Order: sequence, then structure tokens, then C-alpha cells
Amino acid sequence: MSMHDENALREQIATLGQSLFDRGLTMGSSGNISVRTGDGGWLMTPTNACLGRLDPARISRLDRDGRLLAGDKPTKESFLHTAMYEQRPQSGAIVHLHSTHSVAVSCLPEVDPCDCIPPLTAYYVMRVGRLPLVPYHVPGDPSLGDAVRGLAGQHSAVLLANHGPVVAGKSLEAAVYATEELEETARLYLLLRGQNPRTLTPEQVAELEARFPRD
Ligand SMILES: O=C(O)[C@@H](O)C(=O)COP(=O)(O)O
Ligand SMILES: [Zn+2]
Repeated sequence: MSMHDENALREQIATLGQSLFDRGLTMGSSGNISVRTGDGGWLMTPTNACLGRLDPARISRLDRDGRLLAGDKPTKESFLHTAMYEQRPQSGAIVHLHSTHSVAVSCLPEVDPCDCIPPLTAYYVMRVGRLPLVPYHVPGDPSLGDAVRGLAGQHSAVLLANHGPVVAGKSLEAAVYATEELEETARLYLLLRGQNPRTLTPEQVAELEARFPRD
């Protein structure tokens, strides 16, 4: 990857991080973002950094073995990100947020751990699909990577119990869009809770999946 391309990616991470933060999709220094680089390594947001105020030059650059090459110490969730990439060669970026409604769903005792949010809308099916719950782990614990590894091959998004969503996309833009859609659908799900909403039928979901395959 040329220096020019790397710098453009650094700028894009900072711009989209600020956009997510400014719209209240993650707070304080929560959340992290990574993007795969052309040489098999990654750019990752530094640990304890606010996504709303990222300095592109300080974003961590890791090689294919996860060693830090440049920038600040990476997110403590680097294991989680690399575990997900390992299972998803088609994914170019990952976003993890503490977006309020998604976190709320991750705390509900009644959610189906194989599929936390029902197919309420077509766009949710197109962007996210089936969303499994990953049992609670201490943030940054390498065991979280192992837990995600078993699910990431089949799912581009997972929900960490009592923590938040982790969403992969072909590009950073795609991962951000899917994370936004997940958050809005979590909000709808909470709004409709107890009202027995009509969801899409399995046939409607299958049709969407055939016409709009996800990455
Ligand atoms: O919840 C956590 O502690 C992490 O998952 C997180 O969101 C922020 O950690 P860093 O990326 O290490 O700042
Ligand atoms: Zn987190």
C-alpha cells in the first residue's frame, strides 16, 4: 500500500470516527475501528482514544502478525478484530461501538442468543442479517477473540453481551453503514417490545438474501 493510500485511510478512519461520535453512537473513549491494509496488516484506533478526536498520524499500524509498526498502542480489542478478519477474508474493516440501543439489547435476558434482533425491516436484513450474542467476556481479554472466531465465518456482525456490537464490512464505509443500521433496528426493537410486531417472514428474508447478498 502506498503512503498516499495509507494516509487516505487514516483520514477516513478519523472522519468517520468523528461522525459516529458526534451523533452519539459511542461515548467517551469507547469503541474502536480497524481497516485492513494491502500488505495483510491493519490500521487500528489507539487504545483510550476518543473516536471523535482521532489524530490520523497516531493511528496504530500493525503488521500481519499483529506487531505494532507505527503510531500509538492499539486498541485492547486488537485480538477481537484480528480474530474476526481471520474468519472473514472478504472483510476490509471492522467497527465496534457502545451504541446505546444495541448495548441495551445485549443486556436483555430474553434475546435469542442465535439471533438477537428479529428481521423487522428489509434494510436490516440487507446490511446485518442474523446477529448472534457472544457470551460476556472482560473487554480486551484474548478469550473474546476465541469466542468470536467461532461465529465470524457465518456472521458479519456479532453482539457482545453487556458490551456492544462488532460489525465487519467490505470497506470502512460499509461497516459504518451496517453499524448504524444495527443501532437503529435495536432502537425499533426496543420501541416495539411487548407489542408483538409483525416481522418479515422467512420467505421474505430468503428473497432479500438472494437479491442482496451480504459480504
Ligand atoms: O469496552 C472496552 O473497554 C473496549 O471494547 C472499548 O470499546 C474501548 O477500548 P480501547 O479501544 O482499548 O480504547
Ligand atoms: Zn467496547
